Amino acid sequence: MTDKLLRVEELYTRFDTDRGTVHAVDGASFTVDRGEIVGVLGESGSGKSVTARSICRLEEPGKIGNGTIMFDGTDLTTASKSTLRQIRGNEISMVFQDPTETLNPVFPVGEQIAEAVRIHEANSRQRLLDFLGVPLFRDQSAWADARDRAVELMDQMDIPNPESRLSAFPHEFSGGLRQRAVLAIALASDPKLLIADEPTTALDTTTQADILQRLRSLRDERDVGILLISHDLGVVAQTCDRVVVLYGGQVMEAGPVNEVLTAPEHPYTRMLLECSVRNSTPGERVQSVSGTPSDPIGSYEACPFADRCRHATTACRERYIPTTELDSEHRLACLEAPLPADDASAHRQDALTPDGGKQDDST
Ligand SMILES: Nc1ncnc2c1ncn2[C@@H]1O[C@H](COP(=O)(O)OP(=O)(O)OP(=O)(O)O)[C@@H](O)[C@H]1O
Ligand code: NI
Repeated sequence: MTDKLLRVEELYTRFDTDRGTVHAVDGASFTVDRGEIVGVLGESGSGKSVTARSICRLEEPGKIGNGTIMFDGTDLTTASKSTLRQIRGNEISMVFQDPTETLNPVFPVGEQIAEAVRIHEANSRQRLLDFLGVPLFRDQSAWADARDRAVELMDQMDIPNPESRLSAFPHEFSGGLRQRAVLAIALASDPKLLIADEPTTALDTTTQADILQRLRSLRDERDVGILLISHDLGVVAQTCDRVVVLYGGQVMEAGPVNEVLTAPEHPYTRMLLECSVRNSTPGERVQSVSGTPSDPIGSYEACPFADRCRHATTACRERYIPTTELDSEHRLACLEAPLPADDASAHRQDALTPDGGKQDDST
């Protein structure tokens, strides 16, 4: 059996704050393989971004307390700073929701992409030269090559007229084009793993669909493994092969998208699905998920979802919930599963948002 590209096992990341310790990631385990897109789905505050940052070892001021992050044979939790630097920006690239986290407003976009190409090439050349004991010298043609490669990358990301856009500045790009440029930078190093944290959240639906399509072609054409962080069930359903449903920093349910999102077994996944269906009904008032995520202060020696779940029993609040495997791919952490199949509404109706209780359901 070949090992997975990324294997996160029992990961704990916490923040020590004035209010106490925030257990942002609380024992999460999942994998991402080459050529697959794995979604991390959950409401705001469920620990998605901290999980993503922890994998890149950018968790500060958080601290990884326990767990392993095996990436292509290296445990990133114990790797040296220089190994991490080497892996980040070469083998692992990250894309954030906000392109301004990546793009510098005072340099032309094309130059920034070319720079990413050059850094990557200098890195691989430097490794060879280090090995041979020869110092790196700059050759003139390197820049021209990097520019050519930048044009190519922009073209691959469907940025129209890349040649003429090379010298344009970020503010001259639309939001969608900026995010494409960020993807081009992320791909300049030919990464094995791409971590994308809500990459399309700020974009309109058409642009969003285009970018998600780009991610799928990266998976298919370059065999890249992709971890796609999203709070949007539709995005995950459209794009991912497998999904990890996160709540309170714990994996509630994980498995193939077509199983988990069509026949969810965990009350939390069912609730997400139900809210998503409701929110997309035309004319109906958009309603947020009932209840609010519990305060992640204090580690969960219980199910983090128990207070919002109408199936919860005393046992759910008293002990750590073990993970059960429905089959080799599909697993969940719920003491009450299997739930009745026709029980569409898994969450407590009385836990609705303040004005939600006054809703008239008779229409
Ligand atoms: N620097 C920090 N200091 C203290 N707590 C933090 C810090 N960063 C994140 N947290 C906490 O960790 C928990 C998980 O946050 P995270 O950003 O991972 O959520 P998320 O699932 O990405 O949410 P969103 O969808 O809003 O981006 C939250 O309770 C958050 O308040
Ligand atoms: Ni986030």
